[in-house]
Amino acid sequence: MTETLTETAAQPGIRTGGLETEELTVGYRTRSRSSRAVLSGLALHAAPGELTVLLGPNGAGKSTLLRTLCGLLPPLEGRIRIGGADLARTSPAALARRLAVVLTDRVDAGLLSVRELAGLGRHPHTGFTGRLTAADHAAVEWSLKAVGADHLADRPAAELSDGERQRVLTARALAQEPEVVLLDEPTAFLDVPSRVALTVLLRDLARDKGLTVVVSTHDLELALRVADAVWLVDRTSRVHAGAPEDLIRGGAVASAFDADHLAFDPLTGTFGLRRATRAAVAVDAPADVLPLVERALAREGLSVADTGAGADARVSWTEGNRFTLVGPDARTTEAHGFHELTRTARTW
Ligand SMILES: Nc1ncnc2c1ncn2[C@@H]1O[C@H](COP(=O)(O)OP(=O)(O)OP(=O)(O)O)[C@@H](O)[C@H]1O
Repeated sequence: MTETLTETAAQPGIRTGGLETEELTVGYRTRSRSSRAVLSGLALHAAPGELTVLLGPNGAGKSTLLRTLCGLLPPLEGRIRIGGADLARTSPAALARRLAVVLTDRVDAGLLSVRELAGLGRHPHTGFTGRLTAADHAAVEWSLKAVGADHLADRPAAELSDGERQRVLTARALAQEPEVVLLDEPTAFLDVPSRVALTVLLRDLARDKGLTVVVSTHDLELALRVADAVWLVDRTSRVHAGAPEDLIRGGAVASAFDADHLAFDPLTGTFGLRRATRAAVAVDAPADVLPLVERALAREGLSVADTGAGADARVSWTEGNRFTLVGPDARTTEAHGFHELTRTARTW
């Protein structure tokens, strides 16, 4: 399942370059000069023009891989190429023009304003004086606007909320105008609409500007919807690479994340609570209400019967979320609203 560089390069519509690894092993060297490999033998390719999402359970090695890909952690073995250049032989200055990184570490913004903090992204492009040109200022303004942080531009960066700071650090990376952007959990502190907006923005930037974007996240369902490619670290430290649908069909998503109370549904691409059902209920409700009734009943350990036959109880919906319930003991009760419905169903 793992892609190799040559296979990917041969695919139509996929440009070469981007970020490639060759027999890469990432991990930590211990004091006794031995080493602890976290992920081994990685032959991965994140292509220009695509959003690649790195998924895996806690402790799987996502941050370790990202830190190695950006040169902060030396590889235990193997090679990394960025835009075709060997990372080990690229000078820090040249690397900074090619690669931007947003990690989860706290950033001490000192007395900088948001605009000045984002402006630090221009550093690799400014000359000896470090003075920003009109083009540099335009890049900073564009990046702040792109992440929805332009209204914060004059605020002291030290006063930002976690979510606001996350956006501004993303803006700083975009202002750098790199070929490759690596982001470790950029949506971690964002509210749901902002998570979707930032993920879609990163995908669109990849497409429109030919950027190579690699993002680690725990937003599984969103990632599986939006990402062009996924690197999925499973519980045995194998890395599966492919389109989200490849990994869903191959069972890699379910095997990485299914747990006692959680099951991945490959048909919908979503996770649901795993519950034993204790009875089946016939439900009479319109198509736009039925899924909500099903959801509410599932919480009470009840499944919706496909046909009325064989059902232990019956629920009928009428306008205004009024329900008529016939329980397993054939008693009829009325419920007003979903809360009364579930409280009654709990007694069945
Ligand atoms: N500095 C370090 N020295 C030694 N081992 C480390 C170090 N940092 C992390 N590890 C170990 O490496 C493994 C991978 O950790 P990593 O932080 O890369 O996982 P992750 O997938 O990013 O996890 P999470 O989703 O919880 O952020 C873990 O077992 C962790 O304990």
